[in-house]
Amino acid sequence: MALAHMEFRAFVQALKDDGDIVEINEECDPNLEVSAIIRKVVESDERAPLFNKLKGQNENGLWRILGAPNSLRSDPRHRYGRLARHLNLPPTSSMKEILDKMVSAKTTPPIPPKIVETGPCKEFRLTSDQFDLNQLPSPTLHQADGGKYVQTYGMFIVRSPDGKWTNWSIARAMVHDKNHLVGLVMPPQHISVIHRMWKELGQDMPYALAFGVPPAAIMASSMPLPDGLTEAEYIGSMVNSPLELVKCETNELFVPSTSEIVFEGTCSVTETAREGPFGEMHGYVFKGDSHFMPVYTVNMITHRKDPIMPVCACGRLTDETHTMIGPLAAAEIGYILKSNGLPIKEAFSPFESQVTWVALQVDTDKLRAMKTNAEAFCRQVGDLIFKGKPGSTIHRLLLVGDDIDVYDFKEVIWAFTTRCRPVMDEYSYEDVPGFPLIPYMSHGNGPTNKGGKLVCDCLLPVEYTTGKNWEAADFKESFPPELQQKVLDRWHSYGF
Ligand SMILES: Cc1cc2c3c(c1C)C(C)(C)C[C@H]1C[C@@H](c4ccccc4)[C@]4(C(=O)NC(=O)N=C4N2C[C@H](O)[C@H](O)[C@H](O)COP(=O)(O)O)N31
Ligand SMILES: [K+]
Repeated sequence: MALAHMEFRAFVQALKDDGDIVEINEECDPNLEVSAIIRKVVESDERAPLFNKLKGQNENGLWRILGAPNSLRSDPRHRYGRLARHLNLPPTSSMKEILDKMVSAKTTPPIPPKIVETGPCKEFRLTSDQFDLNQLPSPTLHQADGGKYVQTYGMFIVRSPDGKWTNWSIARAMVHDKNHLVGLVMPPQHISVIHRMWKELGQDMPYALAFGVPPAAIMASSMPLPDGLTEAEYIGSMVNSPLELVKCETNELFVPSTSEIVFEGTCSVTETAREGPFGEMHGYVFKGDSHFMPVYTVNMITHRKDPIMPVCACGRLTDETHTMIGPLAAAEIGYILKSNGLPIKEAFSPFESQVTWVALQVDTDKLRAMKTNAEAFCRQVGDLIFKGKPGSTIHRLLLVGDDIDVYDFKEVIWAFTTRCRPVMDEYSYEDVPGFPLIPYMSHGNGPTNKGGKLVCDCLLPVEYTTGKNWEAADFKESFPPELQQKVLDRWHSYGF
């Protein structure tokens, strides 16, 4: 068996070996029952549910469902264990170690994928007259959703018309009819950029949608890597071995050979249909809130025996849209700031901000050496991030000092509420792209996709000039180290 980060089925086995899976063998209904269970799981950081028996499964087991594939574990020592298993890291890894791994391939040469003749994803082939997406166990995830969101954790594979750029990404899609999907294709996402290239050519965009891909691949699919970068070779470099890809049956694209399920087809550049509403990553379903989006034709399904469909039942904390979208954008944002010479040490998107904030830990020694001021520094950071794609989902950038651990929200919110004077220490951005999925944008008072962003300066003025001139009134900073040690050593003999 391959390693967990390189083959989805090995990943599921690794979760089983970790005791991180609950196998449900009694028949469950993909219409809401499956999602209700997943929702309860992700709202309590429970073990991931593997639904082995679903209403609508066909004679070759198409398909089972793994819920909560990349959500949190309740044991704080393994909090990010499922994310770590996606990257062949120890389950005790910190979020910093996980995100550092995701940016590690920026400084190593790409490793192109290896093309193989065939693979497990080719065990069964269904032509369009042999399947009905409404009969198969396509899940309804929220009762107010506009359709069955069969695609929430699969990987779209699309390629520029000149063949130079193959983009891998996650984008949602729901069943439109027996052989069609309709999916969210929105700027500035790369799937939308490439879709527009085909639209300008007047040709429908070939696509593949691979479910149950190598976990390392789905992580990169959820990361806003630079325009023009082909995820397959970035991932190869990240895991230091070529990914194995096999050619689609009905188009020139390539999919990971061990994918559980593959949909192949073309995405129309002219035909649209109502898409949504959908219980989205910020935790809301707005009844009847649908928009016209491109129609995907599913020409063929290929799959493994008894294949597993990963499903993200997204919404309120904490699911894959929080453990992946925000943190991976933060990793890219941190990398951009550092590579532009700014004194940023760490970047993270707190779950408690519903991943709409990124907290940036500033190296204040280097900041002081810049002899800059708050306004200039905040504008430098905001201009670099809010005018670019990786920052598109983020509406607040918080600058915090060296003493704040950005991976700990208690630290971040303490700095924000005590060091950032509302309005005066906040620098607004109204003339930049906004994120239309956030409710105060889509259903708020202002323009839905422009503005509403802030850089919040949570550094006190002294941190720009002479440095921290306070002690935190807490155990760690307000007592001599030897006294702290004495108290810790005697804690139990005191009687605690
Ligand atoms: C992990 C994950 C990422 C998601 C999504 C989801 C999950 C689980 C679901 C559950 C399906 C919910 C919606 C949420 C929704 C969404 C839409 C826009 C921005 C953020 C989220 C969207 C989506 O539907 N459309 C879209 O364009 N991008 C999404 N991302 C973010 C992208 O995968 C991410 O941005 C990547 O970087 C894309 O690659 P690219 O940079 O273009 O090469 N989905
Ligand atoms: K991507």
